Amino acid sequence: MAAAPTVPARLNFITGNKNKLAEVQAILEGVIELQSQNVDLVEIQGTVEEVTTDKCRRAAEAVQGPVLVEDTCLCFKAMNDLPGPYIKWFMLSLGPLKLHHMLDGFEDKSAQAVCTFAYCEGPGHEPVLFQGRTDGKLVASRGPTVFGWDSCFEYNGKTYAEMEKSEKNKISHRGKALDKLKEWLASRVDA
Ligand SMILES: O=c1nc[nH]c2c1ncn2[C@H]1C[C@H](O)[C@@H](COP(=O)(O)OP(=O)(O)OP(=O)(O)O)O1
Ligand SMILES: [Mg+2]
Repeated sequence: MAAAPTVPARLNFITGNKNKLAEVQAILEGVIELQSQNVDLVEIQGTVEEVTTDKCRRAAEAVQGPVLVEDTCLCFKAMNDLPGPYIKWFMLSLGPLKLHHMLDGFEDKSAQAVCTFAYCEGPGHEPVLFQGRTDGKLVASRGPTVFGWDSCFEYNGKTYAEMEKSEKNKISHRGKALDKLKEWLASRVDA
């Protein structure tokens, strides 16, 4: 069996998204120290796992060291999980106020938010993935339009944007993925 990856005392989270970074910082507070770099990474087409694994390899190459990356998807059941990893481009062109029109022709408004983190100890090393999923539905924007599609994703009667940050982090795709990362980090201590 290959040796388990080593983890530095400070994780280098590579992202260009300040809102993501703020959530990850809040959730990992007291668990592990975080630093962050904004590196512009090419994102390939493929499954969520392929996109995230490739992003992680590119990030490790770019900084020549250990990295944490994350890729977020929004999947519509009526569209067989599209746009998935390509949600960013739909968000950029439609914006939060028009995003819900993507499902205008469909009865089924079910959506799933998927967050996949990947950790890699450096160039040439295999990334390890941690994924979290939250089921909800796509709705017309409600709440502040500060972070991506937060105001269009409803879970248990509230959009993410209508929740307190701490409330979102408890049930979110990102919170669940980071629960798995935390578990893995804790298991590494005794390894
Ligand atoms: O919790 C979230 N609540 C609402 N919107 C969100 C969330 N998390 C990501 N988003 C948005 C940002 C981007 O439009 C797309 C994911 O694309 P994604 O490539 O993962 O993010 P990004 O390019 O902004 O940052 P990064 O530099 O880490 O790749 O969904
Ligand atoms: Mg991106």
